[in-house]
Amino acid sequence: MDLSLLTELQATQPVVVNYANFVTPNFVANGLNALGASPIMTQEATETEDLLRIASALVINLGTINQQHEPLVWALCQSAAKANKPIILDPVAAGATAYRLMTALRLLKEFPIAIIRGNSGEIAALAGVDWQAKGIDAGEGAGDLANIAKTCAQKYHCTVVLSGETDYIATEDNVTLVLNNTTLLPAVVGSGDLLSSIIGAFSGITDNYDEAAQIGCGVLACAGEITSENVGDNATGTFSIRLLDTLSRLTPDKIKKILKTR
Ligand SMILES: Nc1ncnc2c1ncn2[C@@H]1O[C@H](COP(=O)(O)OP(=O)(O)OP(=O)(O)O)[C@@H](O)[C@H]1O
Ligand SMILES: Cc1ncsc1CCO
Ligand SMILES: [Mg+2]
Repeated sequence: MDLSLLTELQATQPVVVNYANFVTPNFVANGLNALGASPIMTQEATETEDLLRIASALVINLGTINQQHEPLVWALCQSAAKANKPIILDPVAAGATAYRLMTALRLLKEFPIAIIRGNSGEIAALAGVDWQAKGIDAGEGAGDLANIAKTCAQKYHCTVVLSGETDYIATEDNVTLVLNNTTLLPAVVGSGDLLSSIIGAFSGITDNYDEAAQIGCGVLACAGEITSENVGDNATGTFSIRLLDTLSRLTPDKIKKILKTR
């Protein structure tokens, strides 16, 4: 994992354009800001060219997409493709409804998506693997998670992050594992949304999307571990605020001390 990317991100403060869901935009914007990136959320289709000119990356989160917003999302992706900026797709609950799955599949077909980031239920749905998804949560299923992530990467020719207790970062021929974790992370609604946007921020400063996805997972998992040591059991609310403090004080050295990868 290339930890120098964190120093570079803090120095360059890449602009990350987010089509966010309406549940967690504040948490995502504060998380990106604490890390050192420069977030901007949008819902206006006529400004996408202007935004993608100054942006380093685009993150599309399908958490609360609807048909009325489709022209906006399509305009954002067109502008990103035209400006040669990476697009990160978070297919929230793609395993739960036909509309979400179809929307994710259409975007993957029409645009050069650089990285997909989802939980096991979402990535299994895109990979075409049988899985019992449960709303926005991962749900349950059999199957080797590394294989599911790799199958998805091969199917859509992009980098895939399957997050969970272990994060799997897959390219078409390689899978890296980030083993750091804390159960407080999945207890906070929006930690997955933040992970997708953090990965987006790193993809804006390197063309190596595998590396961008790896450091994105390493950053959030390690920041989660560091934060959890300073809060009590089940202190989900305190944790979500303190996580911002940790992100704003994070250094490559702090990550290096605790990072576990395979
Ligand atoms: N069981 C777990 N134990 C430890 N960490 C986990 C666990 N599940 C997820 N995580 C971590 O939580 C973060 C969010 O991942 P998760 O897979 O929960 O995303 P998500 O389901 O899309 O979340 P959300 O939709 O609530 O934003 C990641 O950093 C991941 O590593
Ligand atoms: C709870 C919820 N519903 C749609 S998006 C979202 C936030 C997690 O992605
Ligand atoms: Mg999610």
